[in-house]
Amino acid sequence: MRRAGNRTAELVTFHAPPDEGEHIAVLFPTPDSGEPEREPTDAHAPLVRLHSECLTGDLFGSARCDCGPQLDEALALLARHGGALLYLRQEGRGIGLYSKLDAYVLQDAGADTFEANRLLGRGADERDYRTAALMLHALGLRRVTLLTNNPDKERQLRAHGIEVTATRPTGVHVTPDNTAYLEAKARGGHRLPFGRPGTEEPV
Ligand SMILES: Nc1nc2c(ncn2[C@@H]2O[C@H](COP(=O)(O)OP(=O)(O)OP(=O)(O)O)[C@@H](O)[C@H]2O)c(=O)[nH]1
Ligand SMILES: [Zn+2]
Repeated sequence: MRRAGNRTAELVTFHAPPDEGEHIAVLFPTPDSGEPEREPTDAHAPLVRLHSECLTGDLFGSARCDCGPQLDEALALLARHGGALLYLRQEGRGIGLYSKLDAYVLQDAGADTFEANRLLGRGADERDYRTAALMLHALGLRRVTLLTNNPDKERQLRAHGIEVTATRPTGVHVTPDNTAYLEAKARGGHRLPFGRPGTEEPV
């Protein structure tokens, strides 16, 4: 593992992860106690965000998804409370950038995000969080508060020996352009206030 630090956060790279991805961890120091902004958090279960790469959303600000606003939100929270962001090279829920762009073409013809993957002969969500769990073990982060709406992340981390003491939901970054995408995520099991009786209105 190599480390390249700066004044506020530290980037950590990992040698030979099982999936051969160039994943990174961004470590944020825990603020001094007594800082006015700090909320009470479990010091033994720091805030952790597993962020799956989305070139179009994270870098180019695509309005089709909520990845960019989720990344900004996670970085702001971590800067305030301390913790770690794992930036996982799982573009397109694991199918890669080119296939995700092919999926977008199918979505423009009417398929939802999961159907489009299946029409391409791929799984609806091919992400595996074993490498993420290994990264957390290597960082000594075996107890975490997970920032996510995705129960699969929580389930898989637990299966790989990470104690998820709590999950903290991300905000719901809804726009006219990503509503169908968020509705599909809710149908796929994400904890989002769409498509359930009494929770039709996004929060
Ligand atoms: N295949 C495919 N992948 C997409 C699409 N839109 C976004 N993604 C990818 O989805 C991943 C983000 O996953 P999401 O399902 O949005 O969110 P999540 O990480 O499972 O859940 P949270 O932790 O709650 O944010 C990124 O890798 C994006 O590149 C799409 O239409 N098709
Ligand atoms: Zn995205």
